Amino acid sequence: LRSLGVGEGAGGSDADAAVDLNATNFGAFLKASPEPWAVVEFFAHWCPACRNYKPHYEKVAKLFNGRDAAHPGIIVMARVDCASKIWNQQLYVHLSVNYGYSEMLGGSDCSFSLEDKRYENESMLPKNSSDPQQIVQAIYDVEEATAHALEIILGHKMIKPENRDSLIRFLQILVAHHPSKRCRRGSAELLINFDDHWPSNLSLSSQESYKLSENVTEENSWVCGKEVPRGYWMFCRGSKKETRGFSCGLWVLMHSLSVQIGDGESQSTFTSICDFIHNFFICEECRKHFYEMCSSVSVPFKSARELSLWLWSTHNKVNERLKKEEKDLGTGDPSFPKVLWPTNQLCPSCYRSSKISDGALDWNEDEVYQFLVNYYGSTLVSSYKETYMESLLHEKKTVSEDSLTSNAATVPIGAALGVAIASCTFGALACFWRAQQKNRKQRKNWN
Ligand SMILES: Cc1cc2nc3c(=O)[nH]c(=O)nc-3n(C[C@H](O)[C@H](O)[C@H](O)COP(=O)(O)OP(=O)(O)OC[C@H]3O[C@@H](n4cnc5c(N)ncnc54)[C@H](O)[C@@H]3O)c2cc1C
Repeated sequence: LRSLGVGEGAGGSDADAAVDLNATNFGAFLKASPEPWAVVEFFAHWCPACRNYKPHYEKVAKLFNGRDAAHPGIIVMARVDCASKIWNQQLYVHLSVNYGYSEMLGGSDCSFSLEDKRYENESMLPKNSSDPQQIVQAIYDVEEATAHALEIILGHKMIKPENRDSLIRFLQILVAHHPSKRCRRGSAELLINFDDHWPSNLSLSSQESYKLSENVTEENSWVCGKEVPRGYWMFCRGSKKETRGFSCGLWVLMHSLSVQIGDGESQSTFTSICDFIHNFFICEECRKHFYEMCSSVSVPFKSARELSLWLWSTHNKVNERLKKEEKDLGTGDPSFPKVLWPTNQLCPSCYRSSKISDGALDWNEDEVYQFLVNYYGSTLVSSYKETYMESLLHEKKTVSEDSLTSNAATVPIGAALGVAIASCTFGALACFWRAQQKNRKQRKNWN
């Protein structure tokens, strides 16, 4: 955290004029600040749009903060990383006091501390992004992204009468189609108890409903089980701390859902995904752009193919836009430049011709769909049987997985719960893997 030298004028260094605040110093700092006005930016460090916005905010901050400020003493420019551990400290403390946080996290041999370092060794980055097998590792990222999304929703108390149905519909899709069995089970449990915690009864005062949701935050934030690795993105690991991670995991989750659904669910899945992002993705710019693209769809989807291809081309539109932005602002991950996807190396048959006509690539959409189904369907899902962790361990333990190809729209929530049996083996493997990571000096990053 940068010095909060109030008397010296906020913002000592040129490079970092905005003051970083968190839950512990927020009130005290603003109260003590001599400036009559304050502008506070609330951002998430993993949010690429926020990263792109940072240099602009810094420029304005330098006008008001710091020794060389053109207009000192009027406005203090500050910011809060809503996704930081410190900001979430109250929740963390609550968990530790009431539930024994380290026990919840790890089970027997694992220990975790706030000083854990994320493993930022280049050699741990996905080695060859043109290798289709890389996606095998993404199962953990999808689990982590799911858990993280729920953690944000609960931590930020985002469930409101007007958006609870949207979350219910998204959870129903997760129960039926999430590639990870333990996330399906956790989503089902959450759904079963949903009404108790967030009643639809609108006559409840906001204080009453706040109290109800207080009681459930801890138990429900483990939507994929408490052993899910946190902060160790594998497929989505960036070469810099702030890049990739959660937003990458969320994309992979959505693509994997789009190839699992049945044709009859395509329109409702589309609506659920759009509503979920609109209501619960805390990257405002991303949300806004995605909503515009959702709103521009005029004809209802009739098949899984249509939905998968829409999501694929929408993601490519985002890639195209960000490619330019990241180049202009230098905010991208140098090891993972944005590309139109899949690249020729990943899927040569997806291209009718590598030439661009009228500014657009000539895709063979049948081949693209087939590729998406294999990549986000079979390959990603099969990783539960042939896991990366298992290959690390050289063990042939197989986590028995019920058929994922079944049309889960026909699986009622109760039945989904019934078939979902806790997989301790997987938890132990996750634990082992974490321990290995720790030995390699990594930093645990919750976000
Ligand atoms: C819904 C949504 C909207 C977003 N909107 C914005 C925005 O407006 N502005 C902004 O700055 N950031 C936005 N982001 C974040 C941004 O898209 C990236 O997630 C982030 O920059 C990290 O990029 P990445 O390199 O990890 O790859 P990502 O773009 O996150 O992709 C993850 C992985 O998906 C695969 N992939 C790539 N393209 C496709 C495709 N077309 N189809 C299928 N799979 C693909 C690749 O294997 C890639 O590694 C958004 C994210 C989401 C989930």
